[in-house]
Amino acid sequence: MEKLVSSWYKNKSLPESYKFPPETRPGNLLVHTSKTIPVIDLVQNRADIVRKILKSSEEYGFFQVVNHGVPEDVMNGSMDVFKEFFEMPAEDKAAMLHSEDPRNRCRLSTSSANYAWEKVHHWRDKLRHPCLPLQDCIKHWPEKPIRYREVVATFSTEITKLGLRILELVAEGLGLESEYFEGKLSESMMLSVNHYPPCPDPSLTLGLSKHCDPDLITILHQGDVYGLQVFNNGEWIGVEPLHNALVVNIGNLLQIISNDKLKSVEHRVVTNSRVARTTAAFFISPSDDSIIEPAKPLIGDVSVYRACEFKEFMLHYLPNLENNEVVMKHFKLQA
Ligand SMILES: O=C(O)CCC(=O)C(=O)O
Ligand SMILES: [Fe+2]
Repeated sequence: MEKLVSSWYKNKSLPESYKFPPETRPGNLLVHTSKTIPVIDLVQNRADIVRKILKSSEEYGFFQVVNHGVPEDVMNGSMDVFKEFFEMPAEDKAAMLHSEDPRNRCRLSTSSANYAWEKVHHWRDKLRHPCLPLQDCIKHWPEKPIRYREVVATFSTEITKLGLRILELVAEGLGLESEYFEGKLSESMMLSVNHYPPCPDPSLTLGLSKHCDPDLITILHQGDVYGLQVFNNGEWIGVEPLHNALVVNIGNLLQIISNDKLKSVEHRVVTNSRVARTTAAFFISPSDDSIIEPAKPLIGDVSVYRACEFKEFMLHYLPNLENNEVVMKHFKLQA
């Protein structure tokens, strides 16, 4: 089993296996700071919120929300336990590294899901576990730090509520019934806690290479350290960390259901040499057997995509995750 970056990175130079080829490495880390994704205040006139969410989802595939209702102490408390988790001694974390039990659905890993066959490794460690239904999942969550289960359960319950609220606003904006995404379509929520230690050469490597998320929406708490970049109009733009804001992005499945009206946009993570960056991404997804297809009222003259089960989507997504065009083309009706 591969070793976590956080257990060996200190006083090391960047290993060859982490150096991306020139065309995909970030190189110059300066990106447009004048351009960034929209920030939407969720306490304002509902029609304005809906309009802004739709516009941002069409143009950027991304937006940030403020006044979102998730209490500040819950957000901060969770970030503290996530950081504490990655600061624990390697032995404490190792217990979770080698689980042979497929039902042990809490996984600690490094780089991407493709570590064994990827050409270049990513400067990232990741703790991943499902969050719904909470009562079934929580017993598989880390037992250390001792506050982990209690604090993360509260955070996850708040994010579930916010996610459903955002999906309801999206449904309204698309002209679908408000409950369109309720039930099986949003039954599952996976949490990825990403940890990007300080990196000896951020210009040569990535914390996470470009990808789209294979879900409906992702809600990300990116903390106070910069690193997330979004591809927009042929260039990378940085997502400014705003205290207490949450970043929301449209996943591949919402692009399909909206018949290409909303965009699932490629994003990546750059590292820095000064401080560790810890982020929490909640992926809201359907049950495995849910049918994913353009919503009937949005088809008009042309359905861009064929119907597929979510598990079929995932089977095709995983081996192609760095090439979103290939992923989406497989489900398109016209080549
Ligand atoms: O850590 C971040 O800023 C983004 C993480 C992300 O894109 C992902 O986990 O899919
Ligand atoms: Fe992502």
